Amino acid sequence: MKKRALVSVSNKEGILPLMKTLADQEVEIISTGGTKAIIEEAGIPVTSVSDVTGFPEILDGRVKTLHPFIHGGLLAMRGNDQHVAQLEEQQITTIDYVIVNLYPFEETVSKPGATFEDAIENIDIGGPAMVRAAAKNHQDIAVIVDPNDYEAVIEEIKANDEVSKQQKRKLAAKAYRHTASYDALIAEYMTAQTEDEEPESLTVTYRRKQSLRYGENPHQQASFYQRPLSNLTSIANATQLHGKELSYNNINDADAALAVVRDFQEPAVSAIKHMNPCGVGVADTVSAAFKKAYDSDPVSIFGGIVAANREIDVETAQQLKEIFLEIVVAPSFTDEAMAILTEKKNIRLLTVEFQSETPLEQRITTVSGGALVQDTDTLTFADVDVKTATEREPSDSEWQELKLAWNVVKHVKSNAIVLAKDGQTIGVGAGQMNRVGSAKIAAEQAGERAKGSVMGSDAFFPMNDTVEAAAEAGVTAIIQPGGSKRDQDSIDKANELGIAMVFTGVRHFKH
Ligand SMILES: NC(=O)c1ncn([C@@H]2O[C@H](COP(=O)(O)O)[C@@H](O)[C@H]2O)c1NC=O
Repeated sequence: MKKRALVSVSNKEGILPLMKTLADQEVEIISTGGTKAIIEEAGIPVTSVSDVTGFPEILDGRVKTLHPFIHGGLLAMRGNDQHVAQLEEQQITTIDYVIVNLYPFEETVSKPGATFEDAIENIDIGGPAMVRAAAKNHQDIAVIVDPNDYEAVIEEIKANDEVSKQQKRKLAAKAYRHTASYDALIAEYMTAQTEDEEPESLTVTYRRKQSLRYGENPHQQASFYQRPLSNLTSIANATQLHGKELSYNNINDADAALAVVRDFQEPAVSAIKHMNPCGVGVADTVSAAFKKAYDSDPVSIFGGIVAANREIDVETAQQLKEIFLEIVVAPSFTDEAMAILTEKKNIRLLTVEFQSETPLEQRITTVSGGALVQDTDTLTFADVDVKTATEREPSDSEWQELKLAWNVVKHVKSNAIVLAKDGQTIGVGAGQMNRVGSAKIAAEQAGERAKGSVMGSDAFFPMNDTVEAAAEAGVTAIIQPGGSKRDQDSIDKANELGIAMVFTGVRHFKH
């Protein structure tokens, strides 16, 4: 029996060579309006779906292929005598190839000014129905949803007159990924419209952005996926201008570096090592901010990831060039800065569009067998109502440093302590199992510089020992959430030691 191909594509790219191959194999091509026109124009014989169904396309294309003459031909099992008999009785003919891709929902809703009605009209119904039916019946049907697969299918048809069983199964799995991902995007869009805050199932979809050479370690396989509808200031939306391809650890670190500088309005530079800030500087210019970030910890920044929230200029580029850095990510680089930095073959240079507002994004982390979902911690110093708990108010300059310490400590793994002075971090205690341990690490790193510095803590002090450690190091002011049953002990100790201490009422755990 003559084979038949059902073709209905919104993305018509690359379709003609496949049509030609099928026609050369004497496969009958049946197609919907716009697709048929293109095939016809190329001089390839094609039958209209309406001629097969005996029914016109109606409702502005909402109903074209939704017909038993199509779906019977897709779903009948060739090895099932009853199915075959029923098809004969109804004069339905089987279909062997389905080449379909769907209405451009993602492109439509990504366009500025897209309306809800535009979105609704771009929800494909007939396409997914055909794709799912063909994929279910993949033992007899090759279903091709991705133009990138046309070439391989053409080769196979030319070589063997048909698509192998193994290939059909792979194509079917891809077809279900395609429709699942398509529906996940629609669900995401619709859920956002309805403000359903805690959906009963999590149906996000990600698209592969990059295959990675390996994961956190060379023996772990890894890939980088991107949320299709996300326009956040994020590493997933970054553009790489120069350097080797990003690694798994690079991506995580660059994400952490960007998160820090996003929280500052003034020029800020962060340097990250293993997901923790090792140096952060704020100043009037990006080059001064980088100098401060560098001076924070000139040892740890070696091999680090640097992010800036302003354009990288010549002056900054000259400083960046002097040290070994894995990545520099910024909103842009001047041409002169690019010329300087690209002299280094391996440094990765990335740009990211800084959005004026950071939309609230949900963060998903996995645990074995499950996922945890929470809002991003977007609160910064500017969002909290800070109250002085001690007799002494911080001085103006102490307030400046407290703000810096608070905005940075949020990005340090708990238990987190940050010492800051002169617009830069000077000591970072990260990831310790007790708070006073983190305080001691931060103070030790700061050394003599700790004298006259301020301290930020991501969570409250359970005892007054951290205040003691702070005073011993020479800290003069502290910012912390407060809220411990024993806050009064810490307040008394701070008063006794002449330290000004303020409470934010907000905790910034980062695990
Ligand atoms: N309603 C239907 O019966 C139907 N059948 C196929 N489509 C879609 O129509 C598009 C192709 O249309 P055209 O060939 O007219 O350009 C494809 O993306 C296909 O998925 C349909 N449209 C969507 O719902």
